[in-house]
Amino acid sequence: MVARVAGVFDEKLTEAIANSKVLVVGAGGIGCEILKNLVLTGFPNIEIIDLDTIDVSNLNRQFLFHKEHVGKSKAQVAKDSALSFNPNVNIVAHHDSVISNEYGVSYFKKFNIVMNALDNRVARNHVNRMCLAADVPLVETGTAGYAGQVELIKKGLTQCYECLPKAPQKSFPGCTIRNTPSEPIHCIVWAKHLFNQLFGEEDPDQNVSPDTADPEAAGDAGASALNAKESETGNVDRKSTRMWAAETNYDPEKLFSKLFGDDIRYLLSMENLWKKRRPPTPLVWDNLPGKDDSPAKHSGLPDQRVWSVSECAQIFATSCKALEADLKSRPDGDHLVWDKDEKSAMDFVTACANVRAYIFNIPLKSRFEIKSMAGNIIPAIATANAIVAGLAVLRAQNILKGNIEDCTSVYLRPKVNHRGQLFVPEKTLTTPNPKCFVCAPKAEVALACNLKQLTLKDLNTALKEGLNMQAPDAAVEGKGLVVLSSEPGETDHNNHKTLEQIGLNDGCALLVDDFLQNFEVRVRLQQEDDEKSWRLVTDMDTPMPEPKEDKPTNGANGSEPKPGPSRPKDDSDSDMEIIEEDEGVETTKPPKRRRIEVSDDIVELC
Ligand SMILES: Nc1ncnc2c1ncn2[C@@H]1O[C@H](COP(=O)(O)OP(=O)(O)OP(=O)(O)O)[C@@H](O)[C@H]1O
Ligand SMILES: [Zn+2]
Repeated sequence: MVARVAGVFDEKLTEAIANSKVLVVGAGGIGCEILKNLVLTGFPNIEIIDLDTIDVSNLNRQFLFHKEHVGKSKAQVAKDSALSFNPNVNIVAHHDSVISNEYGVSYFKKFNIVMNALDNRVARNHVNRMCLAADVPLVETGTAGYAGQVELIKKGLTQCYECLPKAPQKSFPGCTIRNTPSEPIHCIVWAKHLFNQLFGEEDPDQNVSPDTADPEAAGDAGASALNAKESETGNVDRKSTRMWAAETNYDPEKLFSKLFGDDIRYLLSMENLWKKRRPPTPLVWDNLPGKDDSPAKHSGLPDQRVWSVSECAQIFATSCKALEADLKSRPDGDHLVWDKDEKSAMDFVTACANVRAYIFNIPLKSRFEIKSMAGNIIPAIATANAIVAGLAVLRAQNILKGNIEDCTSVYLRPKVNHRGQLFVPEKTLTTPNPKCFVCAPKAEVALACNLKQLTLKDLNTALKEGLNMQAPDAAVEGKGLVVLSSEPGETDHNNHKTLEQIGLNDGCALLVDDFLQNFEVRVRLQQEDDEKSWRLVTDMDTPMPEPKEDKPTNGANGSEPKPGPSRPKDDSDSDMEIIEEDEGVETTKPPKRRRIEVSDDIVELC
């Protein structure tokens, strides 16, 4: 079974593989495939790190895992399954976050190659920095549906993972979704969560009830306004939405009155929320706007007409009943899976999102518009993962053979391009961005802020959130004066002081380093009186000289061409870029807010 047999690889490669040590980060869709390929190719020394345990939803594409493994460590089970293909391999499994202190630069230096099979930017950024610091080649992989990409990152030779600014990820605070929506997408995300609470897989992270822990509402959350009547109909906190709905036999009127009446009144009772916002308007089933109107004339497709609130309520009722029937027709414990192409599921989300939008004075949207926003899910495709993993291991072999210059980025196209190619390799390696604040020899960024308002604590947040640092220390350049220390207690007493109060002024340069990442950057303070918070300014937004290809690259999903230096790109007509779907990572120092994934939307819980 193992390919390490005479004649398969040339002698040089066979020997290089025999002497290699490889680290695989992530044992998910791509990681499992990489591990399987490595052991079948005869790589003798492999370490694998994954922080997660196996979920039922992984089984359809992560073939090293089976039903009996659900709940167990991904890294450990991946190791055990891979050993069954080739027991002669030495695999070390770590059930841990790669961001943990355990894996410092000296750990990374042990390896000839690191292979990333991650699903979030925070971890990717971290491994990128560790590999730059350890000067180990990193094979970075990713897929988005049928598309995929394999990219080599090597200090001084290629672009690093952070050489180009990334499009901001969609991210909404959980309290915005539950308490204070202000955009249609907030209502759509809420409606999809509601679908799951009522008919789908219940997820505590997708609670749709008013969030009493919202820091903005602090003090008076749910104080006085709830009366006995509301408690009878199902207090938001005491019962799960599903349980309560089942008890009412999914009575549309009762559901509607709770979700769009009682819960909204409960929110109104959190008075702090509405001091600077227009308060929501609770709705009453018997008296809905648009009830007596005849449908407005509409010339487009039926799905492009925006329903009135009254129509939404009708559609809510019919879709609720259809979904209830569907749920009841299934074996006990089974649930529905939201699907934009399933009529009742899509109707339900459109109706709920629009009713909620009306309540919060947000523009209503057509079913067509909501479908495109709500259905923007990028599925994980097993074949795409397998192909990318195969390409990654081929790249690893090339690196071991000493042919690193040949390891150009390779793109897996969702369909063959006009040249008949499914795999499109770059012609040359993409050179580092000299202005990159991570890998440039003199990495520098400016921090635009109001020094009279930004506190030391805010500076710490800016460094962590803006520069993806884990444990920043900052000292004034030239003076060596430490203004921010990652050691607990050392500078905490200054946390509430403004930067001005601690003696920092416009133009002052801070040398900021993160011992966990072996990463240092010069941060120049830039006074801006009008800046309410902070903003990082890098030269990376400045376009670099024209890249070799004649066409600009579009962002993911055909958005506008992105500014910035030559992003690795293929030469086909339609462009693709890997989209990260999740930022749900554990770090050694857990962030204050937990982020959860909602299909392609990221929700940040307060
Ligand atoms: N900081 C980290 N340290 C170690 N492993 C990580 C870290 N962050 C993410 N991972 C792992 O990377 C893997 C990525 O795999 P994949 O993209 O297939 O995600 P998944 O969680 O298995 O599947 P899905 O997200 O589609 O349900 C996951 O197993 C995840 O646990
Ligand atoms: Zn870089």
